Amino acid sequence: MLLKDKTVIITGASRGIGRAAALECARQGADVVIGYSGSESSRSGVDALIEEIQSLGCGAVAVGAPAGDPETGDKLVEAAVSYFGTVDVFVNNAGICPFHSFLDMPRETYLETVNTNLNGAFFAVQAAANQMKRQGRGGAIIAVSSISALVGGGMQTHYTPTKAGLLSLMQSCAIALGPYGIRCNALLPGTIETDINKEDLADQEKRDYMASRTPLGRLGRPEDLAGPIVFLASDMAAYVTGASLLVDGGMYVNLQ
Ligand SMILES: NC(=O)C1=CN([C@@H]2O[C@H](COP(=O)(O)OP(=O)(O)OC[C@H]3O[C@@H](n4cnc5c(N)ncnc54)[C@H](OP(=O)(O)O)[C@@H]3O)[C@@H](O)[C@H]2O)C=CC1
Ligand SMILES: C[C@H](O)[C@@H]1OC(=O)[C@H](O)[C@@H]1O
Repeated sequence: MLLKDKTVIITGASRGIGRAAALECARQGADVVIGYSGSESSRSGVDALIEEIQSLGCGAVAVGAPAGDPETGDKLVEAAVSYFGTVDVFVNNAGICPFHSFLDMPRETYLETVNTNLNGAFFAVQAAANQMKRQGRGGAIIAVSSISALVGGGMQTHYTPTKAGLLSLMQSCAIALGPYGIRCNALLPGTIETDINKEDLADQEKRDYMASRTPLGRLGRPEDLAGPIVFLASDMAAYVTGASLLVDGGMYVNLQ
């Protein structure tokens, strides 16, 4: 039980990587605050996740609020403190990637992507860190960045800068928050099959190409990220801060 009696907040936990991480955190003994957009279509999945976490003997509560709203981090922290008493781990995972070409990128698409993926993350990390500082016993912050922080994507010119921004945010926060014992790390997934890329990977040729670039021979699954997130959240990583952990089946290093 690597996270026994800890409280973990995970944004974007209704589906995909966040959901798998929430379940693994509960298996490891944590109470979980589930962040999601608040959309009605996600609510039944959130309710099912709460039940699953409770059946593991842990607490779960959901907060539906837009990731890009600067107040959302405060709401997540308030829920954690009022239901479970503390915030020990904050995982910033919520994100969108509406694939689009660069030259005709609608301004709204760019602005919504940066607001959801990066601006909201800044304020949420700040809210979680202030709570951890008040508690006085450190904590762990993890930003779900991407392999796309390190390499480009022609249909992702609005998205990759947000992922590089999250990586940079964790590096700077590691310095700013180290004196309080708060560790800050970035997780860099490769291509993981979730709703975010369902349409993109529906193109069989693209899908085969992405899999063929991966030395481990397959695309990632949400569960592939859960263990690395728990590791970074846990005391097993007590001396790990300012780090970035690629979890991509080897895709990044595969030049030839
Ligand atoms: N899948 C991949 O290949 C990779 C993903 N990543 C990153 O991992 C993270 C999770 O992605 P993934 O699991 O694949 O995606 P999914 O689309 O499966 O899940 C996205 C999650 O983010 C939440 N979310 C989306 N928009 C908002 C919003 N405006 N406000 C609050 N919550 C929101 C969704 O909540 P709701 O259900 O309410 O919409 C959902 O819980 C993202 O940051 C993504 O960039 C990084 C590298 C690769
Ligand atoms: C959504 C994409 O398939 C996914 O997002 C990322 O961050 C990865 O780089 C993949 O391109």
